[in-house]
Amino acid sequence: MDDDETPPELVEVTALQEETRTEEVEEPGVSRVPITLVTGYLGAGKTTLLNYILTEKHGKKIAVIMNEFGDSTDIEKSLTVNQDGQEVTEWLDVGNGCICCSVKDSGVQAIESLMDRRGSFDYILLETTGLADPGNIAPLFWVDDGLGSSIYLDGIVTLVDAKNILRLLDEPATEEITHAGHEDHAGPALTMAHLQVSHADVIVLNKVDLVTPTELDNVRQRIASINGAAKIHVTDHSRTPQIEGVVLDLHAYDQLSKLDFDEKGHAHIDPKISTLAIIYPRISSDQIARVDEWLRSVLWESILPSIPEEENEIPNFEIHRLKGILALKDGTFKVIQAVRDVFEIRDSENRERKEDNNDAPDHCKIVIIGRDLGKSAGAWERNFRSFMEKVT
Ligand SMILES: Nc1nc2c(ncn2[C@@H]2O[C@H](COP(=O)(O)OP(=O)(O)OP(=O)(O)O)[C@@H](O)[C@H]2O)c(=O)[nH]1
Repeated sequence: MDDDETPPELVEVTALQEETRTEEVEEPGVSRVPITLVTGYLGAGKTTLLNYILTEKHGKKIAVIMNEFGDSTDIEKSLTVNQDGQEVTEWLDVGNGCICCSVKDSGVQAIESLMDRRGSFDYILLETTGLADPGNIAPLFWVDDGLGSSIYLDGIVTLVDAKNILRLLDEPATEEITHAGHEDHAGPALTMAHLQVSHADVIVLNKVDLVTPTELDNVRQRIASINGAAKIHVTDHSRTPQIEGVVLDLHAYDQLSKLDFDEKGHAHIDPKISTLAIIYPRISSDQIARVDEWLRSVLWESILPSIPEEENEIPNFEIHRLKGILALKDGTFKVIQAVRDVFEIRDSENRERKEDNNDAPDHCKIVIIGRDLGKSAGAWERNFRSFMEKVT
């Protein structure tokens, strides 16, 4: 996003602030526009996916923002106008009701200028550069006060090149990638590919024509071991089986229709990033504040609370993505969403009372994706349980 790669400031949203946000009354007739981030390593097939979406019938007027860094496709070139050394954002109709722009400076500026054209589109797709860390970008749209009132983050779609991904994941990273406050992390360096996979809500496992079935199986297992919560779609030329509900309209941040992650024994475990789930019985509404406190400790401090240092089995973890469902004793549900240290606990919008919805879980579940989480969910579950049950 920013050319100087300065990480944008993260905004901390507590459950309390969120309550104010969800109660915001929207202007009548003005609904928020969804934005999908399309990430993936250089050459993975992001532009191919955008072209596929733009040419398919979906009845949406999509505004596409392409970040032209390191790219040379004709459309992107033709869009960047240079005036006195300043990059100017230009909007171009690309047919099918869609408009497109190229961004050199700041994606946020492009979106603000896009919002001036509100009404001429109903969906935004942002293609990030192959080298962008989605964990820095997502919170901008998700919780930013200005943008947040007109846009909501629908989901993060990560393109993965089936032919090259294992090499990228195993490559020593050129520089240590960590988030604020964790520069001294001692574990093996992460690659950008790790970050793009760990933050994904959907993974488009592309270029399947270039690998054998065995290679595909290996890649699939490795990806699932890193991010066990993302849906994986295997594609050739980024042609997903359908668009709506697969790459668009995921509602990955405002609804949690299913959290169907199960810890499976993966044959190809990634040494750096993994996914785990904590299960806990229904809680009372008084205990939500306690969950909030636990989240603040693990997300903001990277510390499992209330454990003496010498007993800490997971001393050096880093959470990239966390999502959860809190099942309350009164039959209602709360949803937890976090990207890095930005999190919220909100009312579940699409989950009715248990008696009306047989799919609804009768327990709380928190899924965590991150670095150095330890060998299993056991230590996490024990910590969560003892923290919840501790009398304060
Ligand atoms: N064989 C094969 N080639 C593909 C597939 N998908 C995309 N390509 C080709 O791979 C190249 C890169 O695809 P892009 O869509 O430009 O990739 P990108 O992620 O946008 O690349 P950057 O913008 O450089 O980060 C293009 O030449 C595509 O035609 C696929 O499934 N199989």
